[in-house]
Amino acid sequence: MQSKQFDEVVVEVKHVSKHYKIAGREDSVKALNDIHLAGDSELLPIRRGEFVMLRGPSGGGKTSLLNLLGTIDRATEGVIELFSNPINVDSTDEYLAKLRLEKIGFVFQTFNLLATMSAFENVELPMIILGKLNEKERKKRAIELLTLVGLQDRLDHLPSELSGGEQQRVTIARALSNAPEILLLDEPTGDLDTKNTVEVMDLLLDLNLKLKTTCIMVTHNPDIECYADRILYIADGVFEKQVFNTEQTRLDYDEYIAYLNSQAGH
Ligand SMILES: Nc1ncnc2c1ncn2[C@@H]1O[C@H](COP(=O)(O)OP(=O)(O)OP(=O)(O)O)[C@@H](O)[C@H]1O
Repeated sequence: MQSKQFDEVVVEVKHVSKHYKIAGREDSVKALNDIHLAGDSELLPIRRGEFVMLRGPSGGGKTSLLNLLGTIDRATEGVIELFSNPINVDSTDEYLAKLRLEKIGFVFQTFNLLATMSAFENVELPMIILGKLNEKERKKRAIELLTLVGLQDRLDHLPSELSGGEQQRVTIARALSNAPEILLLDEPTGDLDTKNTVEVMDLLLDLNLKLKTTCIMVTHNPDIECYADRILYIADGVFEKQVFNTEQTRLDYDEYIAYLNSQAGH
């Protein structure tokens, strides 16, 4: 695989802290403490096309950071810059909602598909909300995206009529519907078996390489670190270290199963 070229900076994190107030208590939970990913630090900002994984112990602050990057939550201190636009306590809800709809795709562990809508309708919905495409264009794009994730034969299936891996593929197609710049993924393979984990990771890597979509993914699974360009380890609300992969590689399903079986024997 050729070494990747990254384009402009899309995410900077400048001295960000996140503290949660607990009702009825004086002290607060310090989930993130002065974290910094920027041009002036060893921990570099995230550039377009980069695939970054967030790893570390439970409670370390991974989801808190992902929520700040997704503008679902706001930092207590410091500034997140997305596409050179500062996101802080002064950003209006309206501005953030538009930014999310146009530029950020979300994929969660639990698939969060609308149960009464088909795969096709789930993928079409964000395009209807954004309102940029007409009906014919939306239908064409929804079919293209479901084809891209290998579900061209499942357009009319309800989520309950799809396997876990297929549902996660629909979620990924839905997250891509408005052509986001960034895909934020919170344990997307957490509920999947080994086969579907490999398939979903292969799909994400294909999308990352083909569409140059920046991927920022929380995972507890060390075996899939090979798919990332960079792994950031977070513990106790700070970055412990970063590791770069010289190239992104895929897991071979048969070899991975053999490896898991050998580990289970010990
Ligand atoms: N809404 C909240 N209110 C209060 N405390 C919170 C809230 N969300 C998270 N926390 C606390 O902040 C800290 C960081 O949590 P966070 O979910 O970011 O960690 P994590 O690394 O994603 O953990 P996990 O791997 O278990 O998902 C934890 O101590 C958690 O209990």
